[in-house]
Amino acid sequence: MTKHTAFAADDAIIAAAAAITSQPGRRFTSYPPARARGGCRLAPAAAARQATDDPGAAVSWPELVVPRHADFDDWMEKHPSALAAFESVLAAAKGKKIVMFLDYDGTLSPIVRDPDSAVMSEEMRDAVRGVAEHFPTAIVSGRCRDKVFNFVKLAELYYAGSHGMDIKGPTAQSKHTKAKAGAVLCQPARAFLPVIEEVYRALTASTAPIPGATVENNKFCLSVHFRCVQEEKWRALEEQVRSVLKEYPDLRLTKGRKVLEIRPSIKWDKGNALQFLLESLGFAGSNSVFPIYIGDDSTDEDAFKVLRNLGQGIGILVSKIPKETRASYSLREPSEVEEFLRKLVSWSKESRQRD
Ligand SMILES: O=P(O)(O)OC[C@H]1O[C@H](O[C@H]2O[C@H](CO)[C@@H](O)[C@H](O)[C@H]2O)[C@H](O)[C@@H](O)[C@@H]1O
Repeated sequence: MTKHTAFAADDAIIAAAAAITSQPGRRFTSYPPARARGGCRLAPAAAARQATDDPGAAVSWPELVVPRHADFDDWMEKHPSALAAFESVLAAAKGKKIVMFLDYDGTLSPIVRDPDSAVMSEEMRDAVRGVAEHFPTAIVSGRCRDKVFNFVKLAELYYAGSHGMDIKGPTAQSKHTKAKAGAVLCQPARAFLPVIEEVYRALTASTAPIPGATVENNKFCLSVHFRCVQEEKWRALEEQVRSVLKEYPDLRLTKGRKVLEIRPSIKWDKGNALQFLLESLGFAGSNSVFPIYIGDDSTDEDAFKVLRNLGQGIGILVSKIPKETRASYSLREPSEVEEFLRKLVSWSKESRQRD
C-alpha cells in the first residue's frame, strides 16, 4: 500500500469498522498493562536531551487495513474496552492516586472538517470538570495552549499545548494544584519560536494554490490540514511541505489524522509532558500514582509508551478500528470517553463515602 492509498482508505475503513463494532453481544476480556521495566523519571532538561527513538522512524504513515471480524476480536482481546473492563481498571488503580491526562481532538471533541469548529459539548465539559474535582487533570494537545484552553474553558486544569511543548498550571487554585496559579511551567522549544513563525508564513504561501489546504499555527509547532483537500492533491501538498522543510533541518514532520505536523526536532513529546507533569505534581519516583492517559492519535503513542515503560497507570486509545498501539485499553469515541469519566467520578464519590 502506498502512502497515498493509506490516506485514501481512512474514512471508508472507519465506516466499515463502525459496522463491525456496533454488533451487539461482544464480549471483552481483561488485558493487564505491561509492568515495570525500570523507572524513567528524568528532569525535563535531561529528558529533552535523551534521544531514545530512531529519528528516521519519526514520520509514521499508518497502514490502514479493513478489519476482519477475527482481527477485530483479536485486537479487542489485547485492548479491551475501558468501559467493559472498568472493574479491572479500578482493581489496578486500587490504593493509588489517579492522575488524568486527556488529549483534546478526537478524544474530548469529535473530529470535524474545520479545526476551528472542534468544540467540546457542555456534557463533556461537565464530565471533565467532575474528574478534575476528584483527580489532578491535564489536557495534553497538539493545539496551541491558548486555543485548547478556549475550547475546554476549565481554569482548574493543567494544559500542555503544542504536543506538550508548552505547559501551564491551573489558573484557578484547586486542592490538586501544586504550581503557582497560572505559572508557565515548561517551554523546552522557546528557541524555535522565530523559525516556526517563519515557516508558518512560508507554508501558508506555498500551500495557498492547493484548494482546501490550511496551515494552523500552534505556536511551537504547525499543522498543515488536508481533510478538505481533494485526494488527488494530497501528494502535491506533501511535496510542497517537504520542499519548504528542506531549508529547515531542525524541524521534523510527523503525521496525525489528515494533518501533517511540523515541529522542532527536540526529544520532547507528549510522553515527556506526562512525565514532567507527574513530577510537578510531586509523584516523581512514586509507586502510589496511577496515571490514566486517553488519546486517539499517533502523537499520543509517546505517552502510552512512557506509561508502559514506567509500568504505572494505563493508556486508553480512542478508536473504532484496530490500530497498532501501546495503549492497554480502548474506547470507541468521545461519547464513550465521557461515559468513562463519569463512571470514574461516581466510583470516586462512592469510595469517599465508604472511607
Ligand atoms: O493532540 P490533539 O489535541 O489531538 O491535536 C491534534 C491535532 O488536532 C486538530 O486536528 C484534528 O482535528 C481537527 C478537528 O476535528 C480535524 O479537522 C483535523 O483533520 C484533525 O487532524 C488540530 O487542528 C491540530 O492542530 C492538532 O495538531
